[in-house]
Amino acid sequence: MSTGTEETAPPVVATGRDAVCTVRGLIRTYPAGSGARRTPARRRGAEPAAPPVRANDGIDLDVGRGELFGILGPNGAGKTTLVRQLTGLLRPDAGSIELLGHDLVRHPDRAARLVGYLGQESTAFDELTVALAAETTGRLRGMGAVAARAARDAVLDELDLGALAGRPLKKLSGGQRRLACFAATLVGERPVLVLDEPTTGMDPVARRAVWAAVDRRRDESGTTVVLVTHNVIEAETVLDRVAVLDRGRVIASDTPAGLRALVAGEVRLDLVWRYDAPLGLPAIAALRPLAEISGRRWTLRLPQDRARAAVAEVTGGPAFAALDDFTLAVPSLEDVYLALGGRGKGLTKL
Ligand SMILES: Nc1ncnc2c1ncn2[C@@H]1O[C@H](COP(=O)(O)OP(=O)(O)OP(=O)(O)O)[C@@H](O)[C@H]1O
Repeated sequence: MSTGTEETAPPVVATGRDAVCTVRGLIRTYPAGSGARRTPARRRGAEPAAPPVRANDGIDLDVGRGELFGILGPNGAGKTTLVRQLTGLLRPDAGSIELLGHDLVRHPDRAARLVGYLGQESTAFDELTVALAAETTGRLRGMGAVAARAARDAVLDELDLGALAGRPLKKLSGGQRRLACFAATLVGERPVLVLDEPTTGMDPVARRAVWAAVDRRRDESGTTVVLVTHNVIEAETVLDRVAVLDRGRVIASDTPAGLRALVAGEVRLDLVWRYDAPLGLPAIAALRPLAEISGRRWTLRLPQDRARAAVAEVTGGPAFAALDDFTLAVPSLEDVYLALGGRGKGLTKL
């Protein structure tokens, strides 16, 4: 696909090693009273202003060339704040960001030429049709009209969006709109893609199309991908490495397998009771202090031997009649997050 980006992208400066993105000591605080939900009443001082929020609190990251690098963390961990700085849309208070050899703190404008960014909310193109959104992105990225139309056709074809090409984005379902915005992000190929929860709301077919398109660009162009996600299963399947964020800090960074090895000796046992747990049974009462309780669900993270014994206790005796469901699973990145002391309720999006 001819994109014409070669004419518009700033030169890729050699970094001396295979790093595409190096972040050091990144700090970003939202000032007191800032945020979208600042009501007129609050502005008049009728309500106390919200305190300042340190959304990124000294973040270090190294993303290698061609990596699919994940940023995983619970709601409010600071993921979107981080990627908005990586894409030049938000200025850090302190710290450095080097992207393909460019200092993005001094030159945030350069990010637009290096990064294809799919944000969480993409409403800018809502009035446009799917085809026009893709073509307009190409034009905004400096492509000529012919090249932009060719790139549009190629990407709509690749993502099987031909049937929706003439529909305005605002009239599509959430998953369809997300796929259309992803398609537009790919036009005018950038060496780095930053995707903030790209597959939210998509059905499995669309999800597969997204990951196939990402893989193709990594294979053919060595594209580097930074992915923000809540989806632990997706993260474990697609990511090369992952940084786990909690309250604005990176609490771990490794391959998914390397992180899971931190809790390799454990298994997770989920018990769902029909009604109340049968606490009159001593074996069940003994498990209670070890369980994280959410309604009728008990989640236990136990050494393998202890988990085996617990399964025998709940399935072999009178407790079984009180049980609605149970599962035994190897640890996931969710368990790693909790074992590392993550203070959110977990990684699952609320
Ligand atoms: N514009 C803003 N003004 C004030 N506070 C903000 C603003 N944007 C984000 N925050 C706060 O900064 C913190 C980090 O928010 P951020 O959106 O970066 O988290 P996140 O990890 O992307 O969350 P989610 O997974 O829910 O999207 C949160 O406490 C949030 O409430």
